Amino acid sequence: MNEKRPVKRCRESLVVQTHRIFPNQLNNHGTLFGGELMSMLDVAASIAVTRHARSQSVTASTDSVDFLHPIQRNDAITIEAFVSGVGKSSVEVFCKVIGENLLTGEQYLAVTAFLTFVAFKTDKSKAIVPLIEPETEEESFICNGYEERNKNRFIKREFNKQFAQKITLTNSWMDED
Ligand SMILES: CC(=O)SCCNC(=O)CCNC(=O)[C@H](O)C(C)(C)COP(=O)(O)OP(=O)(O)OC[C@H]1O[C@@H](n2cnc3c(N)ncnc32)[C@H](O)[C@@H]1OP(=O)(O)O
Repeated sequence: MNEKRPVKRCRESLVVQTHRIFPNQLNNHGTLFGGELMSMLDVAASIAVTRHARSQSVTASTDSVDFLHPIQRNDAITIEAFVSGVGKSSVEVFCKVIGENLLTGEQYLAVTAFLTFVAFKTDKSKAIVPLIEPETEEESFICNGYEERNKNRFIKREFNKQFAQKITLTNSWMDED
């Protein structure tokens, strides 16, 4: 028998995190290192998923990370992450990063990203997550693109499966006898 799935609003999963950028987080251009930001995004998105699904989850894919504007040393960044679409056990999270020059107050859109997680029950079987309901204009705009993004994810995943079949475990750095 099909159980009716609960519906949650985007804002119920919303995560807002503000960080100040320190010298040890910079790349050789003197701006925030992309890998640092990706780690922050994964953490913020994982909290959004857990708020939505109230279950364990793993990151299945980083679908897109678009670095739109470099983030300078001493600026602050605010990461906003919320669930932007769901399948059965999969949960897509949208992240936006707003940079802020703390001395002038100038703000800029630094990054947008989508990540997909898969939710699990405690017995390790896949969970069935609540549906998502947008409320604001921006949430609706983002959630309306879910079907298209999910279709593209499926195509990419099938391609990647074929690709992985051709990748060997041979290590060029291991000594041969
Ligand atoms: C928070 C962290 O740091 S976690 C650490 C990093 N992440 C990991 O180690 C995850 C390693 N990967 C895995 O465990 C597995 O490959 C999984 C869980 C991602 C997928 O497991 P599978 O058994 O292949 O998944 P299955 O085919 O049953 O699909 C389950 C769901 O996941 C989705 N899915 C599976 N792989 C992907 C992918 N690469 N990208 C996006 N969605 C995916 C499917 O579309 C499906 O969605 P649905 O339930 O909404 O229809």
